[in-house]
Amino acid sequence: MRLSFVKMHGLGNDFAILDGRDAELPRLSPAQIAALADRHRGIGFDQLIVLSPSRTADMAMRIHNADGSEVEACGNATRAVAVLHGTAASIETEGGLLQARPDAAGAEVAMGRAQFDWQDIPLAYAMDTREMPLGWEMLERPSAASVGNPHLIFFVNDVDAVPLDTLGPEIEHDPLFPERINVNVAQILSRNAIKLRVWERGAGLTLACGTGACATATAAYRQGLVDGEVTVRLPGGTLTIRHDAEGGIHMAGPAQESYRGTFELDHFS
Ligand SMILES: N[C@H](CCC[C@H](N)C(=O)O)C(=O)O
Repeated sequence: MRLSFVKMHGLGNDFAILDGRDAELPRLSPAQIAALADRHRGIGFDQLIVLSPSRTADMAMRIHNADGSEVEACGNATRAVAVLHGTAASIETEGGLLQARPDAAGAEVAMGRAQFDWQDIPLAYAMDTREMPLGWEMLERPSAASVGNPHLIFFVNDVDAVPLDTLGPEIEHDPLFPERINVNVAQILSRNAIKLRVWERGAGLTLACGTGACATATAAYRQGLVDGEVTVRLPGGTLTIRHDAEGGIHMAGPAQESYRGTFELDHFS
């Protein structure tokens, strides 16, 4: 079966989007998704996004990491879908109902409120997620937050000095995290600016992570380290994260189409 896709990215965090809103798509297996994610033998992407009709929103969005795992949220992809859709849209995800709106620079997404309770991250046992009594070599005393998906946030003096390519997978797969976790290392530059690098669950080092930027900004705001609106500087570019009076998180930043293509599904197993 030949399928069409739209290749998009948000600050270099890249996606293949299958649009099943008008025509039902076959269900792809984790192995097929991982094969399609291969940057030499497949399309190559950090996440696969599958759109479908929704009874409760303008559309439903399912998110699959490059390793084939299905997850609850993807901030950069949500902006890309808003740009693709072309007008404001409500989007049903496993992580909750999102409101997205394209704008001149890309899109803005209302991500809802973060959750901080240990069971909502989730963690394997009870712990205060504000400053956790944990350490992995130079990384210690992280915060944890869920913005639909789980994030661990370390505040450090120099993000570029952290060997995230080795510590990231070690932390991601720690038994403390029953559903694994995204690993963020953040440097507070000022009350309105954060520098961030992310090891993504199921995808590895990415050029940007929208939910990581949201989780990091809200963890820093919760600790009084930054004001309610911050710019988050990722390797791929900058996002603006704003908290509203109810604690809702709003993320704004670019998203754009790279190209469109097709592939023969039977070639991927
Ligand atoms: N790796 C994430 C999903 C993609 C998140 C990221 N690409 C974003 O923009 O939020 C997870 O397993 O929860």
